[in-house]
Amino acid sequence: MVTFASEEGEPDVLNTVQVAPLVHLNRAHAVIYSCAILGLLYNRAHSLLRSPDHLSFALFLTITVADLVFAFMWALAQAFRWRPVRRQEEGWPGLDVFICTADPYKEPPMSVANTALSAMAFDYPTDRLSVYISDDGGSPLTLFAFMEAARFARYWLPFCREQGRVERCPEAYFRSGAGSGGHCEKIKIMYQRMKERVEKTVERGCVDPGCITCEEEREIFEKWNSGFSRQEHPPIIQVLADSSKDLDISDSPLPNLIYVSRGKSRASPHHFKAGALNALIRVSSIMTNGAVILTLDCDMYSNDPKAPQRALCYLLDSEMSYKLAYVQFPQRFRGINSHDTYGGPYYLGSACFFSRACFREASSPPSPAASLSAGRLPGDSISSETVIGKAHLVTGCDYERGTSWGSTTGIRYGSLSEDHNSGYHMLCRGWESVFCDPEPPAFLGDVPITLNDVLIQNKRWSLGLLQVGFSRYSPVIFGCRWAPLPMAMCYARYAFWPIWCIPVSIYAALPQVALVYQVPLFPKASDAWFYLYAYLFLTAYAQDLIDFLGARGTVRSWWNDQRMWMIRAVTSNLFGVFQFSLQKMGFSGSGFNVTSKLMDDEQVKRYDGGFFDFGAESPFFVSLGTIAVINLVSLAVGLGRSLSGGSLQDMFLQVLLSGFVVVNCWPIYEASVLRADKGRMPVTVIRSSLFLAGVVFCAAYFTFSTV
Ligand SMILES: O=c1ccn([C@@H]2O[C@H](COP(=O)(O)OP(=O)(O)O[C@H]3O[C@H](CO)[C@@H](O)[C@H](O)[C@H]3O)[C@@H](O)[C@H]2O)c(=O)[nH]1
Ligand SMILES: [Mn+2]
Repeated sequence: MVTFASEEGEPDVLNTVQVAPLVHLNRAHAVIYSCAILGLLYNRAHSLLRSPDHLSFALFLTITVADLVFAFMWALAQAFRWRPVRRQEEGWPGLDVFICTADPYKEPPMSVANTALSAMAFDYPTDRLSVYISDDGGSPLTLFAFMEAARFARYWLPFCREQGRVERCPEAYFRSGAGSGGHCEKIKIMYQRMKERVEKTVERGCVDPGCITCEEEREIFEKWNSGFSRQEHPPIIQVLADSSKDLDISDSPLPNLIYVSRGKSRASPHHFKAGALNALIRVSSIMTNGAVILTLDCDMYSNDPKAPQRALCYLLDSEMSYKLAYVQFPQRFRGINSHDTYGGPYYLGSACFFSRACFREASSPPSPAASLSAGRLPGDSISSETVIGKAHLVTGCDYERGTSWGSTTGIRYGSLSEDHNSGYHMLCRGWESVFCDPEPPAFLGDVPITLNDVLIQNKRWSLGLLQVGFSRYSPVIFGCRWAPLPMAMCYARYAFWPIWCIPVSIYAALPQVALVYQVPLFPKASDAWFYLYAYLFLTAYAQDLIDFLGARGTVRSWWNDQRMWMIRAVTSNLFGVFQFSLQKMGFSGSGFNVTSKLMDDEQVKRYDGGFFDFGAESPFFVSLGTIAVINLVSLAVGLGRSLSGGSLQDMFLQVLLSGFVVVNCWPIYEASVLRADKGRMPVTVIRSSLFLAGVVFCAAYFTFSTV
């Protein structure tokens, strides 16, 4: 039998056994009835013994035999009545889908609604499926988009079932040009009208009273009164579709759709996405308590309606389900340009199916479960006042104060890379996980398409990972002790990933500057040691290339990837390490900068053309520009001096290194000098880079001239 542990600590079985309600009456009746039978037999025996003649004895004997057989059969029948049960197969564990959004202007509500619609259209029994949306932006615009989505879902879900296509995200469906015919046209027009209404509303910045269809909706929007701000507001929870009563146009129940904007206050930390997920874990445990939880970022959508079934293949496997915390699908991205200019991210944190059990307090696979909170009572609907009341309670801004949420319960706090951190801690407690990578991809997401956005995202990861690496639970100490060693090493490699910046930054400037002053830092070309250096460099690069090609990459995308590795090292990683140090010294805080999901047409064109987008006055670019200038100058001056002074042999590796960096920096020179589009390097950035490079050469002059 397959079981899931539920909130009350009892297994939430996939089949239920119910003892018939009349069982006690049956049993009482059996006792009385058997007494009556005994009485009857006594009476018969009495009659037999006192029968006056043979005939009546024979008659009584016969009837007594009949009665005995009756009694015997009756007695046997009691086995059927003693504990009659009614069994029912649940078949499907409840699935609660969590979608996070945080800002209606960086994360367009229409695309968040698309994510939700694609999940509502999973091939999954709709009465076992619930979609929760966490709105950290606390925005009526997002709620409005979801009200529209709930209405559209009534048409969309039957349409998807009928068409049987894998694209269930309306935007992706219509973009792919799929479907034809009058019915399809009608749905498409309906979708476009909804999109227009939502986008107009976002543009206007407030919900037009004309778009509100009933008194109930008006009341909801009144919650956004003058005292309401994004940082300071009470929780808002709204059931937009209730599968126990809302039907689609083909009379099938809709999945539950629930909007949650947790309470916020400047006085209590809200822990960003990790806090949002924990609030959803609590609300859902009260409302639907699904044994399986899927977390999705708002910039991802389902590309395979059978993804939940794939996950269940693992989560329901009796061999592993008791120790399995989650099944992670890869984050695959649509719209990555053909050469993957920015080295598409590898990171997880979305598209992950969890077993609810792993979020329980200090949970580990063999430990008896402590309870999270009481679930909903059987007859209560999710929109009932008691349920909504409880849900408000657990999403209040102070609810977590003094509890274990974020430390031993739920998603872990303390790192901006909450996914890396939480997965790592589950592993240390003995949970296991599975990576599921079907083809075609089960989920598709968006990537940032400007270099600055990529680097901002990277810097956040750098900070978040260092917060894990240098915590008292560091994978190199705590992890090596509590997790399998190879796993601890993998997590450590990620946790310390930002310190690439140390060697790369040194190699990006020091040998070059030394070249200018003709100070050799490597063995000369005729030296035997030279071959050791060449071997180390070449094989490291070759291995990387082979790994890359093995993972479906091309030579060109590998080249871009190694370039991005250098770029990240001297920008986002470096700035991340710097900010982390300031933080440790108490000079700086950290926040979760939501990655922008807006796509300006021109930016898309530049990105698709494979051009770097430098169109922002970003400090990252100053750092890059400085390196680019240093290398170009060093190569020119250094090579000249080496040739004229006859020291090329001595300086060979340094010349080669500057040359290699210069080749990698080509897009930077191009963007600074040759380009005229909006993605060119801003003049202020060029000026600052030249100035900083000048400072470096001055410092070098004073250092090397004393050598
Ligand atoms: O205060 C916040 C901040 C963010 N989010 C949500 O978190 C998700 C991820 O944010 P995004 O800006 O898209 O970050 P990415 O850099 O794209 O996210 C990657 O990195 C994060 C960790 O840094 C992981 O959580 C993500 O799953 C992973 O895709 C989005 O749905 C946001 O709406 C919140 O709910 N509340
Ligand atoms: Mn994202």
